[in-house]
Amino acid sequence: MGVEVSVEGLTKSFGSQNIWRDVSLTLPSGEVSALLGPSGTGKSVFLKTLIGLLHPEQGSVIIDGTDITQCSAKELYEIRKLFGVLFQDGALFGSMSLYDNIAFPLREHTKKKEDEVRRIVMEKIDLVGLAGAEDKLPGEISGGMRKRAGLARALVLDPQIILCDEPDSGLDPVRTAYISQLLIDINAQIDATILIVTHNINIARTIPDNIGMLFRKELVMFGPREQLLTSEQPVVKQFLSGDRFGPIGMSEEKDEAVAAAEAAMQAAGISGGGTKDDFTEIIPQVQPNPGMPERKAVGRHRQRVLELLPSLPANAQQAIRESMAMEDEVLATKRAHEQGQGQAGAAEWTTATATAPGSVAVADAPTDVYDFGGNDAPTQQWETPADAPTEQVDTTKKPRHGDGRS
Ligand SMILES: Nc1ncnc2c1ncn2[C@@H]1O[C@H](COP(=O)(O)OP(=O)(O)OP(=O)(O)O)[C@@H](O)[C@H]1O
Repeated sequence: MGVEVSVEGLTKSFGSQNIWRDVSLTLPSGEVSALLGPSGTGKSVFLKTLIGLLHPEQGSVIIDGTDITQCSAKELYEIRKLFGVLFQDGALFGSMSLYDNIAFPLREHTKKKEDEVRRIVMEKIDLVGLAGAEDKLPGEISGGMRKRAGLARALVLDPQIILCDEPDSGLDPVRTAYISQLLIDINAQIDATILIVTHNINIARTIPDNIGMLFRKELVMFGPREQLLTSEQPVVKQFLSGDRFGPIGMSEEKDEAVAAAEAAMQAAGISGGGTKDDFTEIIPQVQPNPGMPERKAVGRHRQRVLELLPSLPANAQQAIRESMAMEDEVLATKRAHEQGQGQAGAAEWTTATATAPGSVAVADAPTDVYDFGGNDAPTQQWETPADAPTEQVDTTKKPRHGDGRS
């Protein structure tokens, strides 16, 4: 099971520049969490603080019983072995082949023989769809491929905690969906605790169990994904919609005069350019691919959230109940088809879950072999049986109010 990361009262500055203060949150073991926030609010700094690359002035980060802000260098070295980190730019060594980049943590942190290193490296290369590219240098491949090589490297030590800094940056929407799906599949396979830093609203809506947001040097909130998506806080609403009108400005926070000018523009019907999507309408979370185990964290998350429920705002409670009902429906469909109809069921399940934004619409794929195609695509092939149902199951349908568990 993944390891819980407990952050208490964390404050970080560079010289006189305070980045954030008094940040407290817990990344529950095996759950997937996302951290949002405008550019420059210190999300990457937060990630680096969690692995002890940066040192906070105050607060603690407890991992596996050790406060990594206070421990010895030797203890920190050991704790770091629990982590797999995908840095924003992939952070690959430019002079090393992808193979050597991915093998690096194994050679650095273990005494494994080269044939064992090869087995693990090739397994991870295959997992991220880079088979055949292992001899290339980072400079010879696309940004998307570098990202996936960075993820492969993050996975070689079978991490119990995976930190991903903007796994989607530089990727097209389809590759973003694949890498998001990969993270969910990995979570299902190894039950690792995952934190994803992202600006991608589709990822935030469909991948994490929990979401947090940094703004104005503080953690605005951290809780079940439905809590943030239904939040009435202006900064959250503005961030989700991508509107220029609101508390988030181009650089620093807006002053009263700017806010008043914006209010006047809005009153005059001038658009702030944001989407009109209704984020309070919860859409299903992306599920592990067919053939993957069910995510063990789902039950633990549900238990935790049910205990938390009475303390949450009414609209968050409602959204969580609806979300749980949807999840039950989707899982019941999956299990029924897996038991009753074998492979065809798995294909229908794929169709059902793929209709959610952030998923890949397999239903539209050719019915024989679904090949991701392109030299930047995972090489894995997806077989859809000839007798697979073609009709889509509507998982975006909202359950009746009160259907959810309480
Ligand atoms: N090593 C460092 N020394 C000094 N300042 C730093 C250092 N690392 C980051 N900063 C500053 O900390 C602030 C937060 O940076 P960070 O990269 O964490 O933001 P972010 O929220 O991840 O932004 P983005 O979404 O644009 O990636 C920035 O003002 C940055 O200049």
